Amino acid sequence: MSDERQTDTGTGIEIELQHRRGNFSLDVALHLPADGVSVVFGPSGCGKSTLLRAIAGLEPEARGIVRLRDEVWQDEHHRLPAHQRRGGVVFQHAALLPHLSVLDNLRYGWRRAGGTAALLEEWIDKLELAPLLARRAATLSGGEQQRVALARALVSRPQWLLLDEPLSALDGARRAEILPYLEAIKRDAGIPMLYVTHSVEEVARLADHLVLLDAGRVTASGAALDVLNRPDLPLALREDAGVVLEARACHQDEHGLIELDTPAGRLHAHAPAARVGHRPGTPLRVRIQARDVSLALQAHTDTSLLNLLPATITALSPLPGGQVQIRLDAGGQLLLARVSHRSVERLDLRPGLQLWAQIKAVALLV
Ligand SMILES: Nc1ncnc2c1ncn2[C@@H]1O[C@H](COP(=O)(O)OP(=O)(O)OP(=O)(O)O)[C@@H](O)[C@H]1O
Repeated sequence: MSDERQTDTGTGIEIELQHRRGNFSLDVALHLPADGVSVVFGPSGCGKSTLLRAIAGLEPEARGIVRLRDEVWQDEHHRLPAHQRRGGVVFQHAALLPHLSVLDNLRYGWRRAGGTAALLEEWIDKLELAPLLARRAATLSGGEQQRVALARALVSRPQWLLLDEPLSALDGARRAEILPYLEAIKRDAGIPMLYVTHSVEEVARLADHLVLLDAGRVTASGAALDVLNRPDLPLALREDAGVVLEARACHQDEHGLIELDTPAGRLHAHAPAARVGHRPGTPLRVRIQARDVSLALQAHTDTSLLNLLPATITALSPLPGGQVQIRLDAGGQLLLARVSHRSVERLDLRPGLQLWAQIKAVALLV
């Protein structure tokens, strides 16, 4: 089920696109909010990039409607070519002009779009590009190139930022470094973003609205936390199934351990070194994977586990391979735990049982 009917089509983004290529066909109808980050998530080959490219006007054969508020990029009567659609596109590889300096790369799109000096300075500052400005683009690392590509898209004054797996060419550490910049863009750019990924981590951190795509069709579309936490969707059966909680930073110690206020109670999590310095009150998201949650009938204080939440079992579902997924209510917040069938028998786990959910702080990254 989707929430598409609940979205205000007068002010939102409307997409109806059909595209056939060999055995693959894309057929989607979506209403997206005209602000925040809409993430398109799905397995390899499901058509995420094709959808983004069709929106950007890069798939000339794609038919249908692309309308951003009252701006029509494409409908049954006319079709703007890609260069007239004001979408700032960032792909997996930055595609900078390699022989030009970073500053000249930024100026390239900025000049054509009639951007102000303040806009250029704003994104140089927010994406921390000042030390790189004189470097030739070809000499930058992959992560630096993507930061420049993001800034270049932003200073071209797009109406919509279209990001096609911008982190997927980077290793885990580089991805963790760039995610906070994407969060800053989400917070400060004031333009809607369409973000294509197959990373649950990126969905959890960035998505306001989430679209699940499978074999060229939309299987779910709605508020991100609702879709992420729905038990009937394939996300709940993945090895890395979990829930995402909205949290607020309270206090952070000098080792990076951070206390979070969440609907499930006070939690401790780790912030990687690059992010040490979350100010109290900063809104954050924390993802708790089912396999990182263990269950105890009593509140043990003699373990290294820092997170102990009172919870009630609401449902048990057997999984392939002798595991059981357990749904918990912790202060009104859904949590998932994954335990072995033997533990279910030994502890007589059943709906209605009150117990303790234990979560290692080092398993939670914010
Ligand atoms: N240039 C092309 N010519 C023919 N078929 C293509 C071409 N590009 C993509 N396809 C096919 O179209 C389908 C959708 O591809 P697309 O790249 O949109 O998927 P995706 O969800 O973005 O995948 P990934 O996560 O691996 O990037 C796939 O079956 C793919 O093999």
